[in-house]
Amino acid sequence: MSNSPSFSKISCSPRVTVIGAGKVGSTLAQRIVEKNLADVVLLDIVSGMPQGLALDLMEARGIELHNRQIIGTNDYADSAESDVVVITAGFPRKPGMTRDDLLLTNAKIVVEAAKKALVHSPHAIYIVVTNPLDVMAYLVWQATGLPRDRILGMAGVLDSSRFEAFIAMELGVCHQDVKAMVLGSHGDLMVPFPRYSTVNGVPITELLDTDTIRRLVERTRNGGAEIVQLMQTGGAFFAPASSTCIMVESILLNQSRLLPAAAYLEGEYGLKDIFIGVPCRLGRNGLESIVELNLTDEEISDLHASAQAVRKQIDRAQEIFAGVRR
Ligand SMILES: NC(=O)C1=CN([C@@H]2O[C@H](COP(=O)(O)OP(=O)(O)OC[C@H]3O[C@@H](n4cnc5c(N)ncnc54)[C@H](O)[C@@H]3O)[C@@H](O)[C@H]2O)C=CC1
Ligand SMILES: O=C([O-])CC(=O)C(=O)O
Repeated sequence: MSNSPSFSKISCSPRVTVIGAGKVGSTLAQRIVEKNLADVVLLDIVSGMPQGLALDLMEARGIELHNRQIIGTNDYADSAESDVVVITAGFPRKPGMTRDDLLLTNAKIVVEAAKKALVHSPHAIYIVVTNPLDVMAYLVWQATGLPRDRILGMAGVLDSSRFEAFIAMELGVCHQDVKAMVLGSHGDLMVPFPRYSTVNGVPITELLDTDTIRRLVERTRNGGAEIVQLMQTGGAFFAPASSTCIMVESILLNQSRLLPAAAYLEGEYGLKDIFIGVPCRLGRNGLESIVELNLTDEEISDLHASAQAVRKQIDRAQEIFAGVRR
């Protein structure tokens, strides 16, 4: 059932399917249409819910002044010929849980969603958002058999944006002047890079002392948990939706932006057969290239420690879901 059976690919308007119409998914749908980027298919397993959200968004079009269509549906056929498919379906964590605690519940949901979407959108770029992020992206890559340039995980943009927010708050500077970079896993061992984090080109290592930087790095690593703890039910969704939206935008508009995203590595940074956050250029074909930075021994060692934690969870998933083979 969908709220608009007449919605079809009659125009050359790009189409984005968002699977999971919960907090992140529905906010992302809103961001995409209000930025006038694409028509959106909002898909969820719960009957009536995505249809209601889509109707609500359609009723705001006259005020928000965009012409994008939004349909809500429970049927993957409605997602046909999407240019980008974003997977946000699955459970968020509760206070006291790690993201890895979601592995068992979310793996099946995400793999099934990716396989079903692929039937109808064989040429789409797939962006995974569901946690634990790096492992979910790997399972989607494994289960779909898609080449690595068509599968990305969203986390680095969010983690970097959090680091930027904390730096701007600490220094009392305009947040637009702050650019930061966080790579590695979307977990407790993510790797914020102070050396590559600047205020209008000035590295923060020249503006803040070591202890303060360490405190901001720690707050960034706990950024998701801090919000989960405050909200008690569910986690962050505004910044995650904005972060996903700029990845979608860079792809649809072929902007070739250099954004930190989880990508499948084939030897970059000395890592193989793993999804982890690295600087990626994103354009119309998805992952255009991975930029390899000249890291110090300490930075490389932090990145490898982060990768090792993801590897452990991938191995755990392989044992549990032995049937999910590429
Ligand atoms: N990568 C990142 O940086 C971030 C990841 N997340 C993750 O994104 C996921 C979604 O978070 P929220 O939107 O806050 O959760 P939510 O609970 O608000 O929404 C999840 C939605 O998925 C739907 N769903 C469940 N099974 C489904 C299936 N088989 N097919 C289609 N839809 C299905 C649910 O009905 C629900 O509407 C969580 O795993 C969360 O941890 C959230 C924020 C940031
Ligand atoms: O912390 C969570 O569970 C959700 C998430 O990944 C984030 O906000 O970074």
